[in-house]
Amino acid sequence: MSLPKQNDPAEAAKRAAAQWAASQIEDGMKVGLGSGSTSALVIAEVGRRVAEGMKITAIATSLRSQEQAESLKIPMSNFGDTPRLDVTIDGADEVQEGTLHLIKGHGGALLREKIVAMASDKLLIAVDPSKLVKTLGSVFQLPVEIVPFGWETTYKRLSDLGFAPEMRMKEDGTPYITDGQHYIFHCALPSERTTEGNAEALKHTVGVVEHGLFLGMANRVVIGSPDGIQVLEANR
Ligand SMILES: O=C(CO)[C@H](O)[C@H](O)COP(=O)(O)O
Repeated sequence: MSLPKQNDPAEAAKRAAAQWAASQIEDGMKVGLGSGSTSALVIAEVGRRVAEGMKITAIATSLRSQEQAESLKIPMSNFGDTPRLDVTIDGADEVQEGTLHLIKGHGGALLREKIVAMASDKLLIAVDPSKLVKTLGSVFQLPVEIVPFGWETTYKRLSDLGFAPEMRMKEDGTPYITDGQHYIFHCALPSERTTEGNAEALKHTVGVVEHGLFLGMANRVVIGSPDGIQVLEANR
């Protein structure tokens, strides 16, 4: 993951959010490390604090984040040795104002991100202001992770349910493969169902491994800007 440029306002916003999020980690904590460019900034800051003597144990949400954390000598664990985490810090593609429901997964890591978030006492999301939306799906399509075997039949079922799936492709024209060796479909969110209804319909579709709707999971969202940060707290 290349780290953002220093003098770009959007990147300054990510950096401010990432710095504050990383500052919430305390000595002795067990920490989930997210994926994407904002999380890469968080991991860099966590690495700096570990080099200064902070003692933590971490689990990463992607192979890329794992590699970055290892390169910074952040002590890494697994769910056999560390079944619960105090906090996970991650990015998001969309954050719904008010509910703090999320769309995640445009970095291709939604499955591990959800597994790590579910094993965490708190989920802290770090974003720049462009990620705030009134309606989920208004900027980004929803990533949905799919078993490659029989994907054509899963595609048909999701089409029939109104999700208008599109296979995520790599630049070389072959399907994108996740860390878990699955495909990703980018899906629309049909407005005839509620967000919760769409999440349920996806979960009950055979061949779907997981979807990128993170509903009721974020405890706090920190929004960075070049001038500072704003923290939104969930009512739960
Ligand atoms: O969900 C994710 C990866 O699967 C990322 O957190 C999300 O895509 C945000 O990335 P970025 O911080 O680069 O905007």
